[in-house]
Amino acid sequence: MIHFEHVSKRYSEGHDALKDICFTLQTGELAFLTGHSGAGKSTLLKLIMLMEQPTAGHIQVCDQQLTHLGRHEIPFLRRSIGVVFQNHQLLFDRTVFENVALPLQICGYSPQDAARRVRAALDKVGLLDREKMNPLALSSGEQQRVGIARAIVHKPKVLLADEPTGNLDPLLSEEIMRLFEQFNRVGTTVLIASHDLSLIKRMGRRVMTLRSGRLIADG
Ligand SMILES: Nc1ncnc2c1ncn2[C@@H]1O[C@H](COP(=O)(O)OP(=O)(O)OP(=O)(O)O)[C@@H](O)[C@H]1O
Repeated sequence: MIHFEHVSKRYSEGHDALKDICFTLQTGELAFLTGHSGAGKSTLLKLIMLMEQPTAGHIQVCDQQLTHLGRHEIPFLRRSIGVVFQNHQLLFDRTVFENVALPLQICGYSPQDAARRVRAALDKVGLLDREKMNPLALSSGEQQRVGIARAIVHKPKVLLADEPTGNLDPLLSEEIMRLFEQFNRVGTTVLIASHDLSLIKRMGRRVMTLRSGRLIADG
């Protein structure tokens, strides 16, 4: 599903954020990416979602070589990926429903189809009764669940999360992780960047560790 072959990333300022990274994440796997601040976790996720380009090496996502993608193919690949951010990036001038519906509007779903999918996504994260509310009126754990509903509303094959529990207490963090497990159980491939080592340990899954841009452990 995700394959990195000798991938390096040097930012234009000359900083090597990733050095010679090799790994394969199989379809249906759930894995964690960890490492110190600045180790390269966000950069690795950005390469997968095509927000950055590698300086060297090859990346394959959903059977597509990213370096060979034509410009018109990029939106199609992005549709097979859902992304959850630490600060959820919700729009506070819209309701919960409208926030979750955004990716579907961009993809051109009909309003009826979109509404059905939004409610299914909100149901999965336990927020069906909050659809008319402004996200500002929700707790931070609930806001993160809205962010997750928005990330999975188009049923992506791959779900990426960048520090999804960074602002949450241990109990809420565990709840969010259980949600990721739930999506993984129905076949979604999940990669979560986190520096919460105790939480990662409790999950008992594959852990990839970055140090100064190098993958120093994987297992
Ligand atoms: N757009 C950019 N331009 C230049 N350097 C960058 C850019 N983005 C990240 N970097 C640098 O690349 C390195 C890796 O950063 P990255 O954000 O991937 O690390 P991280 O492990 O996600 O860190 P954190 O846990 O603090 O978010 C850092 O030294 C960072 O300063």
